[in-house]
Amino acid sequence: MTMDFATEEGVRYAARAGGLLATFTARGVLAPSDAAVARRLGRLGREDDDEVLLAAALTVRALRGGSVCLALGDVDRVVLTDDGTLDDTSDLPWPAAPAAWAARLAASPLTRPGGPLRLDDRLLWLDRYRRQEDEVHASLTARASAPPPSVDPVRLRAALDRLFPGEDAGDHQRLACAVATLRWTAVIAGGPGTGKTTTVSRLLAVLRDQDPTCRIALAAPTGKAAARLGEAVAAESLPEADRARVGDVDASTIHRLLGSRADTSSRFRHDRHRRLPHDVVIVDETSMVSLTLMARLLEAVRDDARVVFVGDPDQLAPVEAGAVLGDLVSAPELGTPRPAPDELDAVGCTAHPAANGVVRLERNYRNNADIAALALAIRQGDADAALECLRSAGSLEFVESADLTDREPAGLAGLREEVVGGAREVAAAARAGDARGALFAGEEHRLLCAHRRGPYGVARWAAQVERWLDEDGGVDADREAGEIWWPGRPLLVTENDYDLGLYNGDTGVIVAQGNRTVAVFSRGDVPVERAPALLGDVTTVNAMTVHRAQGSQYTKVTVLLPPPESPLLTRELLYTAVTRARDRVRVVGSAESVHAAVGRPISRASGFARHR
Ligand SMILES: Nc1ncnc2c1ncn2[C@@H]1O[C@H](COP(=O)(O)OP(=O)(O)OP(=O)(O)O)[C@@H](O)[C@H]1O
Repeated sequence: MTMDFATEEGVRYAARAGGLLATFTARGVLAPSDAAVARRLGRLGREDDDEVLLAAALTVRALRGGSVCLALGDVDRVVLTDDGTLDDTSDLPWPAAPAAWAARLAASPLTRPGGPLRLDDRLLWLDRYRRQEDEVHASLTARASAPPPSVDPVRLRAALDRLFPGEDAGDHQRLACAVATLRWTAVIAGGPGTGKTTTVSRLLAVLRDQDPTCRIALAAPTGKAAARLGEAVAAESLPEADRARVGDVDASTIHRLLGSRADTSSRFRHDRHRRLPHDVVIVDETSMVSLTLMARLLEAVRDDARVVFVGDPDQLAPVEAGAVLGDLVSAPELGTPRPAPDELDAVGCTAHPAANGVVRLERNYRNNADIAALALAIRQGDADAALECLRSAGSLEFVESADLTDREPAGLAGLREEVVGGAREVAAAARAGDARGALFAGEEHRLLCAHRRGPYGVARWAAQVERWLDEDGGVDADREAGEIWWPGRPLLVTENDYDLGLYNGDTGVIVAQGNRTVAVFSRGDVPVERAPALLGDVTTVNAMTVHRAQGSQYTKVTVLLPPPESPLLTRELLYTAVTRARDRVRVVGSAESVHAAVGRPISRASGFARHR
């Protein structure tokens, strides 16, 4: 159907629809684009009921917030305004009762079969996302009900014994390898440093031991994650014969694996009609995979190919809608039938998956114990335990007194010293042409914020760091002289550049090289160098959002918490922030903010919950 905004009828519909949409847009509940989509749907579907159009616009808003659908009974009325302050919009004319709102939607032409909206109980979807959810559900259920892959248990047991020497039979890494071999679908879940990548490397050896010719794809949602996965798998030390079996395995982005098409960004060369040739597809950082991408991936994988999802379900979910990993972990029917105890016994595993195909790796091999205890308390929703950890000193520091809205907040001397000292070290190494030293020093400490703008946001704190550096004076003369590519300038790449091999989220630093400068970025042991003039979208990074820091770790992290009312302050955000640190964490904020965060698991509405 084509749309004609210019017809009299179109104008009339738009004017009639103006009321609530205009009011809610004026207060910042809706973005103008949310309202525009709703108006367009109204015009096309001959619907002018204000409350129906408001629901449609809020569904579009929910997608921007990561939810696949709108829960009519649970719409967040607190809005984060452009200047970073919070506005409770309960005084707006919100539809009074969810039941009555749902009834109006049920009667609307927009929710009829073939219409653009889908209502199911009190959940409202844009039809496209509901279809994607149904596709993912159908694909996972079909994979779960098919007869499992044929496996040689004697070989499997021998391979597990070889690859997990000295581990007891209850070890969960071993179990994860077993389940991923014995079933078509498996989930390997775990926090940072629990050995997910190590397990994947060994799984490759196990699978190639079962079938030396099996074709394996390693994929991740971002270029940066794919590059890191490829490096980590290549570097893993395996018994010689297993290393030879694994050979070279390339990791790519999921987009590249599926084959991007020039004509569309939402479809790929590989789909249900032209399946991927691989026998095994292993997806890392699955927490960052959106519903849309998951639907495209699952339709492209052959029914008789194994799929292994690896990731941390407690982390922040992708920016796009859908948190399929979290849904997979909490809605067991989506998984795969748990291998029977005797099937696992036969391959020498005494542990069993927690729920269907999900194996959770619990033991942390990298982070320090205080951080691991804090992360666990947060994950378990125990705010008092989290506060107790924070106040028990050790590797954790809790700065409760600072008023972050002050121009020069008290209590931040430690942070100031850290960032100024760190910048000095980076600059010293950079001026001496020591690329690795400068990169290393730059990864020592990271300042993380929940917000981008406002008193608690990245913009303000990046400026604050600049001011501290200016006041310090000793960091870098070139910087003061207005040189753009001054040695020691910390860089953040904000767009993928496949030609340069740089990915959104990569961090680097400018380093002196003779009488010129180069930009260097971490890549395994040998940093990559690029000419600054070739760099596309990069910024100086003095502070970062927690979202941005996903997938990276630093020696020390400082987290600035917004006030308790901030809708961005969630359990996943705090968990993700503190687990970015390997050795030390400093949390700046109030006990109320910690309570609010821990007590507020992200409410991302998705229809998978219906299957729980
Ligand atoms: N079973 C094990 N025994 C001893 N060390 C291990 C074991 N498994 C992993 N490690 C070590 O722990 C560290 C973290 O492992 P790995 O990188 O595989 O974790 P990860 O879960 O993939 O972490 P991230 O999510 O941060 O990528 C590595 O140095 C690895 O060598």
